[in-house]
Parts: sequence; C-alpha cells; structure tokens
Amino acid sequence: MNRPEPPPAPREAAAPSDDEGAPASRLSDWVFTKDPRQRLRLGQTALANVIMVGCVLLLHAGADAQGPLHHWIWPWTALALGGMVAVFAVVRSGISLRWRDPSIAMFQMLFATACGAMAYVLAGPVRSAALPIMAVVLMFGMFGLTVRQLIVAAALTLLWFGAAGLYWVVHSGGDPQVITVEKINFGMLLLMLSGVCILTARLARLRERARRHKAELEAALEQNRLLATQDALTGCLNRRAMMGRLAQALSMSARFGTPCSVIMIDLDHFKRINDVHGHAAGDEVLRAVAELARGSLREVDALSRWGGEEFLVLLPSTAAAEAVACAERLQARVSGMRLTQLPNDLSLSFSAGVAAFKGADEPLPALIDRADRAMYRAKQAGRAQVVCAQQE
Ligand SMILES: Nc1nc2c(ncn2[C@@H]2O[C@H](COP(=O)(O)OP(=O)(O)OP(=O)(O)O)[C@@H](O)[C@H]2O)c(=O)[nH]1
Repeated sequence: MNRPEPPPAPREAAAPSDDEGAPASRLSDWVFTKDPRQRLRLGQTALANVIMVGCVLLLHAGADAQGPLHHWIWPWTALALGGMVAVFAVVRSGISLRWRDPSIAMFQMLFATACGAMAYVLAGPVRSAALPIMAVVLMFGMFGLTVRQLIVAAALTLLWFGAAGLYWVVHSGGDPQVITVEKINFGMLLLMLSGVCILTARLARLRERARRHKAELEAALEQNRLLATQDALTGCLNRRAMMGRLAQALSMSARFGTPCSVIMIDLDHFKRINDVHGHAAGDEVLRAVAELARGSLREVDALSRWGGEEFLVLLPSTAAAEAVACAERLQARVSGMRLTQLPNDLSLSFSAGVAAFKGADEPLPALIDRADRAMYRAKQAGRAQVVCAQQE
C-alpha cells in the first residue's frame, strides 16, 4: 500500500539548502533523510543496531573459545551485522514506504530475537547475558508493534530460546545443574516477555485514548470555528464573518476595477408569521429562505444573516443590473415556496435593496447603508419588490 509522504516539517522550510549548513548536518540529512518520519524510523533502527553491535562485541569477549560451536561465531557475526545493515538500507531506500509497516518493525524484532537465541547457543557459559539484551530488544517492539504482533514475537522468542536451552540440556548429557540453569533462564524470559506484553497493551490503550482525545479536540475546534463564523439557525455566515468577506471582496474590486454588488433582503410581514403561526414556523421560514438562496447563488457569492429576518448577499464581479436580476429571481422562488408548518395559500415575499460598489472611494459601511436605504424604499413602495440604490 502506498503511503502519502508526510508534509515537510516547518523547521525544514526555513532550513538552509543542500549546499549550505554544517557538514555534520548534511551528513545527518544524507544518512537519515530530511523527511521527519523517515528520520524517526531510521533513528530507531540505528539505535537498535548500536545495541546489536554491543551484543556482538560482548559475545566475542565472553564466548567460550573452546566451546562446541565456537567456529559458528564468525558466520553468526556476519549474519547479525549483515542483517542490520540490510534492514537499515531497506528503510533508508524508501522501498518499505510502500509496505504496511515502513519501519519493518516485526521483521526487525524477529531477526533480533532469532540472533539472540543463536548467540545464547554460541555464548557458552556467559549465555545468560543474552536475556537482558532480549528485554531491551522487546522494549523497542513496545513502540513499533501492535499488541497482537508483540504476542506473536514473544511466543516465537520463547520457542527459539526454548530450543536453545534444550540444546544445552542435550549437550550436557542431562546434567541436573544445567537443567536447573536452563529452567531458571526460561522462566526469567517468560516473566520478562509477559511483562513487556502487559506494558505494550497498556501503552496501546494510552495511545488510543490520546488519539480519541485529539479527534475530540479537533471536532471541538471545528465546532468553535463554525460557531464563530456561522449563524446557528440558518447555517449562513454571521455578520462578523460577512464583514470580513465584504472587506476582501471590495478590496479586490477596487484593485482590479471589477464590479461588486450587495443585496439587502428583509422578509415582509415576518412578525405576522410569528404571531399567527408560531415562532417555530418563523424559524422554518428563515431556514427555508436561506436554503433556497444558497441554492440560487454562485460559488463565489456569499450569503449572511444580517439581523433577525434580514439577509445580506455579496455578489462579487456583478454589476447593479445583474444583482437586481438575481434578487428578482430569488423573489420569484421565495414566493413559490411551500412549507409544512404554513398554509399552502400563504405567500412569502421580501423587500430588497441592491447597491453596486462605487469604487475605492466608497467605504464599506456606506455601501451597506445605501443597500439598506434602498431596501426601506422597497418597503415604503409596498414591499415584495427590489429597489436599486443608483435609481434613487
Ligand atoms: N421566528 C423567528 N423570528 C425572529 C427571529 N429573529 C427576529 N424575529 C422576528 O422577526 C420579526 C420582525 O418584525 P418587524 O421588524 O416588525 O418586521 P416585519 O414584521 O417583517 O415587517 P416589515 O419588515 O415591515 O415587512 C420580529 O417579530 C422578531 O421577533 C428568529 O430568529 N426567529
């Protein structure tokens, strides 16, 4: 599965180009890449490799030179070091990015524990030292593996170390002292692995909780953002958000010399609807008008609830005549609207005032004021009509 590359970290945006920066930092970028997630994966792998090198050195220092399998120590060393380099190269090359687990943590875990079990056989009298090293290896798994994966890795580790212990029992010819040592070592490993599995399960629960909290926080932030910009009843922009959109549209219009118009809409006799049919019916009318207007406007237009039963529409790149036509189209649709909470013969209408932006000399409040006054003229002229401010 192809995973999308994470966005570059902000730190990198300001980072010097490839030819700049200290040589150490360039080397670090070359080895660990500049991608923050790859750096994390490669950093973990490199740390695991350092521990593995330590293991190799310890084995060479403590292994019994006269031991039965001593001649296998160098092939084992080649396998352990070669495997480490190969894992690092695969992760660094980016090939593993196409896989489900780009850090190939499960493979790393199984490889390290299998090498550990082999070292247990090769180490002779100092073999017990392999056990704490396995604890460290499994701790790496706590961060990279799921609980199920870690249980599988722990079971295989037990199997491998069980076989290695059996080797020592058979090799000693059933020496009771060796049997006791192997039993104790196996028991220690079992306890250690159980502890790591329990801790991993706890860590997974904590991670899940943190993920849930993050999702809840993001949802709450989104809700806040909506509350700050939207009118709760109609879902239109609220007055504050609309002021921002208006200021932006007017500055574009002034800069590029394009037309821009606004329509102030006020529902007619709305108080009567509330009084006769109830407040809930009034709310339904407001929602329905907003819905209808939203569906009638272009993507670039903006609709806001300006006051109780007042809406303000912004029409960028629109001259007065087109804005009047738009308002009249909307008027025709509103008058044909049928709502469940209102009688079918009840006809709805609005009075609208259109004002076209005069240019850079006209402040925003003046434009809104002209649209408002045009709307009042429409009211005075008998309602259910559109008046254009320039025609006054
Ligand atoms: N249902 C409902 N009514 C509201 C809301 N906001 C304001 N109103 C009502 O809208 C009515 C507006 O009444 P008026 O300002 O007298 O205007 P009108 O009755 O529409 O008369 P004209 O504008 O002159 O045609 C008032 O009764 C307000 O209570 C709201 O959110 N929901």
